[in-house]
Amino acid sequence: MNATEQEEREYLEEIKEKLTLAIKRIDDAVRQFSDELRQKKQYIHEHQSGMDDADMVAAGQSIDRMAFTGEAAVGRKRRLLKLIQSPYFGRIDFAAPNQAAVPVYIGVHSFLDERQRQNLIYDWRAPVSSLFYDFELGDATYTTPSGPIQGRIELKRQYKIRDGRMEFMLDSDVNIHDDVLQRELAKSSDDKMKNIVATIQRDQNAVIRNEEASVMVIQGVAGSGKTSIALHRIAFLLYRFRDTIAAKDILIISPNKVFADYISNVLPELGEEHLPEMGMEELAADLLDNRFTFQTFFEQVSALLEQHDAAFIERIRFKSSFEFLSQLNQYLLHVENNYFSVADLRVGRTVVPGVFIQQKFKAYHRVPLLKRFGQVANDVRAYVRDKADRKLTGGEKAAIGEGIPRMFRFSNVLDLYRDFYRWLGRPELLRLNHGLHLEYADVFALIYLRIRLEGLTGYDHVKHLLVDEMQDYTPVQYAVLSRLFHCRKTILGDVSQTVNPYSASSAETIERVFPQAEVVRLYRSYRSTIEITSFAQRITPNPHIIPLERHGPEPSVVHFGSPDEELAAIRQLVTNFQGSGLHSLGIICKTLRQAEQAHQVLQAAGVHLLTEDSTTFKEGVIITTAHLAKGLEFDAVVVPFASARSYKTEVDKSMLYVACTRAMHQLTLTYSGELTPFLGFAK
Ligand SMILES: Nc1ncnc2c1ncn2[C@@H]1O[C@H](COP(=O)(O)OP(=O)(O)OP(=O)(O)O)[C@@H](O)[C@H]1O
Repeated sequence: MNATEQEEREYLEEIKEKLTLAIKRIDDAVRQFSDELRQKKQYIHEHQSGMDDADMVAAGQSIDRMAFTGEAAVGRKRRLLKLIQSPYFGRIDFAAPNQAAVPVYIGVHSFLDERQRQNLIYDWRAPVSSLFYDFELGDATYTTPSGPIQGRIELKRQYKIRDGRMEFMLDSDVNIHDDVLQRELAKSSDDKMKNIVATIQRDQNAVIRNEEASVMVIQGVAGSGKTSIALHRIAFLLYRFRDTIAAKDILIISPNKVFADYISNVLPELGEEHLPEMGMEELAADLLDNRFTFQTFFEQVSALLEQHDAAFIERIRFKSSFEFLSQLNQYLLHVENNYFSVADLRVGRTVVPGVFIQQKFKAYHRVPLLKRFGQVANDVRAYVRDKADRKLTGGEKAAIGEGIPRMFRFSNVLDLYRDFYRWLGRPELLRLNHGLHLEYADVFALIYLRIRLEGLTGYDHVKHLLVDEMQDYTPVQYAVLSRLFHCRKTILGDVSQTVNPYSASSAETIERVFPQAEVVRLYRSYRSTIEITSFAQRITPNPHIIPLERHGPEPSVVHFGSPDEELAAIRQLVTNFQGSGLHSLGIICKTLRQAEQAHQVLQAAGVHLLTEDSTTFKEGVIITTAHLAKGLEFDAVVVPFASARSYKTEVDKSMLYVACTRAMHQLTLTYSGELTPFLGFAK
């Protein structure tokens, strides 16, 4: 051990002692709080009869304040306990002009030595910490709320400290990040997504710390860290704007519950609370007041995978286009101009001219159309009152209230939606199964009409919206999100990873709905070995992708005489996996039916079937579909039934790409019969 390392080890011990002391102080303070709280409650109990309302309110407030302070102390303790395990991961010695360099240690949380009023560890989100991510040795600058600070980085060091022990430290001459990053990426997967604060890369940091963008769209190749970055961005914004945004003000729109569970640890690891989360279907049910039943996105994709129905595909394709959204908008204009057929209205002896009613109807153009009738009716009542110079009877008032909406051609949004297709001359594009069961492609179109015709609110409390898997949502869905959420947004995804190529959105599509969006493209891929990334390129090539220089075994494609033989071999793979030291094995099928079939054969302890109804991500062996595996990752992946029979359409191809890109270290494809053509192997 050299002298520098010795010094660092001693410093680590010193910091741990200070942390221990700080924890002890919090414990003492919390104990004191709870004693005082108990005494206060006791006092109130004993003196209740002599206290007036004001005393009671004051006493209640003081108890709340004490409880709040106590809770804050407990939170602080939790953070310090985490720090004691791993106090910091980086250090930079930064010298402002004409000043000596001072060391800045960077960790997951900050740690202030309260006695000396000195910051011993800086939170990774602090302005000065950006130096660590953005610069190597030499001239460097960072921005504070009061302006930029320039200087020089004279030393940059990285540490791996686990369970309070230093595993290694590395000095940076050039680009140290790669070395530590390599070690991080070579590790086995965790059962939950982990934080990446120690190895955030420069381009990622720029996204995380972007404070200006009102809509940030992140298009990144598979494994480029989109989801990780988006979550770190939220953590950053919660820190930067802590006076105005709290975790409860954020909403994540996530593709399914398993994914939500998988990512649920990142924010708590970073010292923030869980974020509220919701699926698109939940949002839809809420916006439709649970009045309709509808096909889910998963069911839509399953139907596409099970059979090729050209009319179904045509409906989806059309309803996923921009053309559709603009036709809906044109239809709304048509409704506005043509469907309110006024006539003179007789009330008693007074005749209200149709022109007056029409004029009022137009005057309220800012009010959603179906909400205007009440206001027009009020104006009509006032008109009659003035003309007749008398009060209106209850019956007359009611007659006006009923008469105005009757002048409008339809009374509900579903009828208008039906009429839209007639207006378009394409009534065959609407298929309402069993009365009111909507196809998924109609759900958000109906909601869009509802918002435009009735107005909808209810999500004004959300101050930041995070949308993952953006490629799976259509222009109409974005139009709904745009009208519903007026807050800042982070939208991320990868158009190559769509599970439904007929309804995929690219970053460019989203930009058309949000012209103010800042679009970032990420091409470096971190998840998989070079071998796996190159293999996946056979399915969906992307010339821009930059795989990280990390090697592993070549993916294997293995032929078997029959599906039974194939499954027997996979059973062997599962057995081998269980003794391999790897944490997770994903057996990723095209359809749920295939996954269930594989599960039948492979059932054993530690083998889990993941379906649309699953809510938690589990470590071990997971059998699932590509659709549900989206966003997840596994140490090793097996893709069974990779035959030409199974993978033949565009949708199948998307599934195959998603499945293969879930693998971090090992990938195996098995098949019987003929191999799928999507791998580009010559016959
Ligand atoms: N800077 C980094 N340091 C360490 N690990 C990283 C970094 N960036 C990404 N990773 C790792 O790469 C893997 C992929 O990250 P993530 O799931 O966020 O990517 P993604 O772009 O959302 O992937 P996909 O779209 O394929 O689901 C994760 O294991 C993540 O921890």
